[in-house]
Amino acid sequence: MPNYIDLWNNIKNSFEKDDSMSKASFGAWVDTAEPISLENHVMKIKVLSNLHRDYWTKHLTEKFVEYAYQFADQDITPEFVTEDEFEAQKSNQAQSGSKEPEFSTEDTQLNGRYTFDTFVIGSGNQMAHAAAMAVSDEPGVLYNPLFFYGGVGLGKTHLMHAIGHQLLENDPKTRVKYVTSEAFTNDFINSIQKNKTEEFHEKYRNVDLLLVDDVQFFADKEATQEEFFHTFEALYNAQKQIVLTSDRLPNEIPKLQERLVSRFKWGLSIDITPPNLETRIAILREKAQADNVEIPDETLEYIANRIDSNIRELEGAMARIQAYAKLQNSAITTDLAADALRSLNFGSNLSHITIPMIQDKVAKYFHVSVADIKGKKRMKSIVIPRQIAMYLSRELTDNSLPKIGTEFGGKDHTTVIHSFDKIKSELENDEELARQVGDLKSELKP
Ligand SMILES: Nc1ncnc2c1ncn2[C@@H]1O[C@H](COP(=O)(O)OP(=O)(O)OP(=O)(O)O)[C@@H](O)[C@H]1O
Repeated sequence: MPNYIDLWNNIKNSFEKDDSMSKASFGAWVDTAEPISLENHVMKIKVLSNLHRDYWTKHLTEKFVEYAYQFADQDITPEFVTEDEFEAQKSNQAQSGSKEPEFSTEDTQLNGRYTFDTFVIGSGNQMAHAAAMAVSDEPGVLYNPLFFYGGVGLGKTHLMHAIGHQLLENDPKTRVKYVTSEAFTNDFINSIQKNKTEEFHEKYRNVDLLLVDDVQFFADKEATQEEFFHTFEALYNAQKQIVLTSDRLPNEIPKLQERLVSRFKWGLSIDITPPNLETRIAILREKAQADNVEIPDETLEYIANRIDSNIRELEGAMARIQAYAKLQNSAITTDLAADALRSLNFGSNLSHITIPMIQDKVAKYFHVSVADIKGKKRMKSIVIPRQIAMYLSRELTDNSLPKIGTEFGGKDHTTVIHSFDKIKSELENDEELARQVGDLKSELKP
């Protein structure tokens, strides 16, 4: 999830630049609103009064969702709280001594929601879950490091946080640290700039459990890799548990030092694959219970059939349906769910795109044959379209890397990763390529 304050500022800017909104309107409705939190795809926003809430709901919500998607690349719905309600909630909390349960605790950075209790076990994740439980029982002994890999939104971060929570429950004195590889990198750079490398070492080496998310972002970052190597060694030698996640296996991360690759493989690497229908239904049921909303079984099944990609999308769909039901002030039924997903074109944007469709479009666009796209010819005029087609297949479909390889004439999945990485990095500098990929994307998802 993006930082909600940055996200809100971006959304606010978009409203300000929107020609259809007068300066006075902007000042009255948008500028007076304030973000409070972002959790579970819902941004809580404080507004001045009921009148403001009504105006937002009727006139600005649709745009909000659209702008939020542009910046966060995910579906986020607003929930409005008036100043009075907000103050009342605050004083209730103060009286009962309760805290918002969902916020990360400052030191560990763990998300309170990502526990074993809220994790639904099913196809695709049961091995990973079992390994996570085993590591929680005997940290630093059995599988060190534990390495989860797999596609986006499938529960890698959730599981690693669950290990953190479990260790803290077993012993509240356990020093747990969660960090994304990007945050680790930034922290390291800052520590050099501010001459505080000693402090940096302390922070990451004096822990019992280190959780590092998305280590594929260490790719190409030589100095950070060097630093992480020493962090890893210090923890490993002290038998402290390390858990890592990535979207691919260690040896598939480009330009990752060999000694890191080999260390990442010392313990256990487990992939998490997309959930089947039954698991998706179970996850939706669990979310409905957690949110305390009634949703009929047939509606849960409808949603699970509709959204068959990843769990983050499932959660997004659920959040939208709940927000839609609130706006309509009605119960959640299959019809309402269908409306909510249809009105926002949700879930239908990508799931209909298939690899053969992509191959066909790319072949036509570059005036080559589909057989060439799938074949082995090494001419530049064919290799580039082939790599673009693989890139789009990874980006626009939920097929696994091996499946994409198979659909491209039985290529190895490392070839797919290589093509994807190459096009992704060239897109940043090559305007012509960016235009071509943009054209193809808009043809594929009009
Ligand atoms: N098995 C599960 N049961 C319940 N919720 C789940 C499960 N798997 C994932 N989720 C939820 O789906 C959302 C996405 O999961 P998570 O962030 O852990 O994915 P990820 O694999 O780390 O993705 P990324 O690679 O994009 O970081 C989270 O809100 C998480 O709680």
